Amino acid sequence: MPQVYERVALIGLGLIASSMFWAMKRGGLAGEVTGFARSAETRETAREIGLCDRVCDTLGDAVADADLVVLCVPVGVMGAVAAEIEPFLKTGATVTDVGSVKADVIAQVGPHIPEGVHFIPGHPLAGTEHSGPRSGFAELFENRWTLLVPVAGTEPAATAKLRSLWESMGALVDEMDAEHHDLVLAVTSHAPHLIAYTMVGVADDLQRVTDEEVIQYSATGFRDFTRIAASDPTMWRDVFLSNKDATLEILGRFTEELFALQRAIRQGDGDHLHAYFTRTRAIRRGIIEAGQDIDAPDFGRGGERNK
Ligand SMILES: NC(=O)C1=CN([C@@H]2O[C@H](COP(=O)(O)OP(=O)(O)OC[C@H]3O[C@@H](n4cnc5c(N)ncnc54)[C@H](O)[C@@H]3O)[C@@H](O)[C@H]2O)C=CC1
Ligand SMILES: O=C(O)C(=O)Cc1ccc(O)cc1
Repeated sequence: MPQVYERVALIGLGLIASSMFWAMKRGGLAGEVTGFARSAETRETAREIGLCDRVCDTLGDAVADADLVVLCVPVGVMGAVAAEIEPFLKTGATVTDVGSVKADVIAQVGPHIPEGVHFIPGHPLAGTEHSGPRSGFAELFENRWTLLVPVAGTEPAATAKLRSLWESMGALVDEMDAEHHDLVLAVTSHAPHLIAYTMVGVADDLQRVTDEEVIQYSATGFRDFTRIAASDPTMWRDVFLSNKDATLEILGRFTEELFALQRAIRQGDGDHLHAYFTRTRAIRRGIIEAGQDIDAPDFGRGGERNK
C-alpha cells in the first residue's frame, strides 16, 4: 500500500495509538511515526516493544515536523494536550483525534488549532476492554466504522487524505456532524457501557449471591457485561462527563422504558413483554440483514451466510 503521510505523531500510547501504529507499519502507510506518552514507564514500554519509530520525551519533539498529529488521550485532557502542542504544529499539518465524544473535544481542541493547520476530528468505532501500550493490534480497525467529523471550512483534500489513511488500515469510513455523532454514540455505546457497569455493580453488591457464584454461573449476556465493565475507568469517566447531555437524554428514556417493563412484570402483563421483545428482536435481524453483524465470520464480505 502506498504511503499516505510522511510523518505521523501519536500522542498517548494506549490501545488505539498502538493499534494505529501496527496497522500503519503493516501497510507502509507512514514514513516515520513518532510517539509521546505522559508517563516515563509507558515511554519505556513503547521503546522496549518497538512501538513507534521514535519515542519522544516531550510533546514538542513528537509533534515538530509531523504532517499528521493524532490525539489518542482520554477525552477529558484533549484540550490541555492541544494547548501544549499548539506552538509546535507546522503549517499544512492535520490534527485529528480518536476520542469517543466529538462536540466537547471540538470545543476543547478547536481554539488551539493555528491558522493553516487542518483539524479533522475522528472516532474509530473499534476497541476492546484492554488499555495501554501493549494492548494494540494491527487488525483492530478492519471492517469497523471510523467516523470523521470535519468542522466547517475544512479543506476536502485534507479530509480525503485522512479518510484514505483509515481505509488503508481496513476501516469503513463515514462522515457525520458532531451533535449527531454524540447522540448516536450515547445510544449505541455510552449508555450500554453505563448499564453494564451498573449490572456488574448490582451483582457485586448482592449479599445473597456470592461473587464466586456470579463468576461460575454467569451466562453469555452477563459475561459480556463483565467484559465491558472491565474497561478503563479514566477513559469512561471522561466519556460520561464529556457527553453529558446526550447520555442523560438516553438514560432518561431508558429508565422510563425500564419502569414500564417493571410494571408489566409486576402486573403479569405478558402481552406487553412479548410485544416489546418482538420489536427488539427485529433490530437484531435488521443488523444481520444489512450485513452489519461484526461477529459473523464473513463480516465485510457481504454477510451472505447470515441472511
Ligand atoms: N478503548 C476503546 O475501546 C476506544 C477508545 N477510544 C478513545 O480513544 C482515546 C484513547 O483511548 P485508549 O487508547 O483506549 O486509552 P488507553 O488508556 O489505552 O491510552 C491512553 C493513553 O493516554 C495517556 N495519557 C493520559 N493522559 C495524558 C496526558 N494528559 N498527556 C499525554 N498522555 C496522556 C495514557 O497514559 C495512555 O498511554 C480515548 O479518547 C477514547 O475515548 C476510541 C475508540 C475505542
Ligand atoms: O469493547 C467494546 O465492546 C467497545 O464498545 C469498544 C469501544 C469503546 C469505546 C468507543 O468509543 C468505541 C468502541
